[in-house]
Amino acid sequence: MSNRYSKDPELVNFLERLLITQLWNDITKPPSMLAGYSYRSSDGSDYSRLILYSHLGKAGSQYARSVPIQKPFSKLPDAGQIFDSVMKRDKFIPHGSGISATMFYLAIIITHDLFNSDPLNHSINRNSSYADLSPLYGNSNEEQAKVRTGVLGHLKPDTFADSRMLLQPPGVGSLLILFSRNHNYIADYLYKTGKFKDDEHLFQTARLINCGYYLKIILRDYLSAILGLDRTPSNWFLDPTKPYGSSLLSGPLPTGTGNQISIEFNYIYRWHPAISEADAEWIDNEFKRILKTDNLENVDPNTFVKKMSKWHRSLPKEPSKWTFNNMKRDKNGKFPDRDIAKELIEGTEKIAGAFGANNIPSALRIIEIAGIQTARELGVCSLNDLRKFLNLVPYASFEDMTADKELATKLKTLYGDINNVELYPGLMTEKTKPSDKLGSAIALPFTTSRAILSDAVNLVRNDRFATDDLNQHNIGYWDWKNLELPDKQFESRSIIHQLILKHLPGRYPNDSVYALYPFLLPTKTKEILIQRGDELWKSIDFNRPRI
Ligand code: HEM
Ligand SMILES: [Ca+2]
Repeated sequence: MSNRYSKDPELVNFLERLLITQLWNDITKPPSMLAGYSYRSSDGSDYSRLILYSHLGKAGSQYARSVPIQKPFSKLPDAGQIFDSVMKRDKFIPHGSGISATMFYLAIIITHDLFNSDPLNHSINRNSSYADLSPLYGNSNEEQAKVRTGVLGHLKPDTFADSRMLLQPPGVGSLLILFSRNHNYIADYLYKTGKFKDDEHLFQTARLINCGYYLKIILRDYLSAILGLDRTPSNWFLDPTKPYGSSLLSGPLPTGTGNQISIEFNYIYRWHPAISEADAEWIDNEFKRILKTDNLENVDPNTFVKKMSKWHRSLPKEPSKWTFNNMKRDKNGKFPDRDIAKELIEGTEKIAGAFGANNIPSALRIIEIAGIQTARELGVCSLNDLRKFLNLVPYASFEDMTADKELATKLKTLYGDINNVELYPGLMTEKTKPSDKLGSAIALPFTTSRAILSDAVNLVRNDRFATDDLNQHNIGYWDWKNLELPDKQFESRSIIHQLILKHLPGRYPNDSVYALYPFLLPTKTKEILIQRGDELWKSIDFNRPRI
């Protein structure tokens, strides 16, 4: 250092500090990875790299609360009245962007991965607070053991752990079975490398990779459909797992610090208006069959919970024996590829419902009422409280909350004061983003569209197994191109076709729109691909696969 600088001790001190700060920041504190192998636990414990926080988001934890109630609610309306007046579907309102039911089948897998409220204590979430395929792998050692064969790292054929999936439209179980098959495909591949000797090592490595695919599909297909990115030829997608190291202006953006799902997120992600017309009818029939009644409106919440628990208890103890939609397993325990493909293809042809008021199927009335009442018991904030928390301007009036005058009047009759509007009924009735637009193709309600991204980024980035520990060593040097078909001719950001084409072989042509873009109606995909101005649409087969 020249004399001129050494004569200015303050400047020297400042420069030294910059240098030391940068060098200090080079090393992650506490460490982000440990030597040896690191795998996901069965219950989501130890997903945070911070030892002190190792219980964060573990199955059986209490929901976190993000927002305190700022202003006490005054007299609240009857939950049944709220549902009947502003939430109930009278006439199906189709989604304005051509989004398919199949996209919401993945959404249902995600929500059943993140949320599993204990019916006896609604403040408890029985699942891990991470996107780690809990519906497939279970939420405890006990559940996990039931779906494993104990040899070669395999899951039992076409088996998943969460019996709630059996009560969803059959496309949901069908999609989950592709992830079940994917696990075994990965385990077989790893075994053939000769580097893996025991069941546990194979199973855990295959799970880590399979959860990696699931996350990639969520970011590259699901989130892209939500944002409407297929409207541009760019392959960009939003990736919350990306490392952002330190710069002179800011420290590194941490990863793997752990996550605990909030109760607000549970309500933000109840997207029941999106249920398609056919699926609403399906669930209506299922509930009538299980509850043994023709009149769902007369069932009270306690009877509903009791009869549902009884139904779950009546299932075979072995998840590998479960079935749904009357599908029959073959002698090896597998469902026919044709049946699985049929549900996913039909899902791609069913238009989802639009978000916004008066579009929740009436079969869910009892669930919605219970949900509103539970929010009151748990002290969930108001719609405006959540808006303030997110630095959004609170709604000043009912007319500000919705442009629909009739709806504003109904809400005013129910709630009196705009600050009295509860979170869940508020999210279900506030104005929605315009459909068919780049950036918001899913046309969510305004507050939901902002809030969901914060929750999603946190739960993904704060999972060490979706970031630092999804490293080459832990995944056994797995090549992510292994699922790509050799003759693939499409350079695109999406990858869900890999799962569909690999695990339903021969059912779809490789260039089928049903495999490449299952989350939009095929007619819609054609329209937006033509509009975006490149030639891709010409190489896609838009016909329904002949399964
Ligand atoms: C036909 C389709 C659907 C059916 C039959 C259905 C059924 C149900 C039922 C029965 C519950 C109450 C569970 C309980 O209180 O224990 C529930 C809760 C919930 N649903 Fe749905 N749902 C459907 C679609 C969706 C969709 C598309 C989403 C979002 C993408 C969604 C998100 C949620 C969430 C987050 C909860 C709260 C879960 C919990 O607290 O454990 N559902 N749904
Ligand atoms: Ca989970």
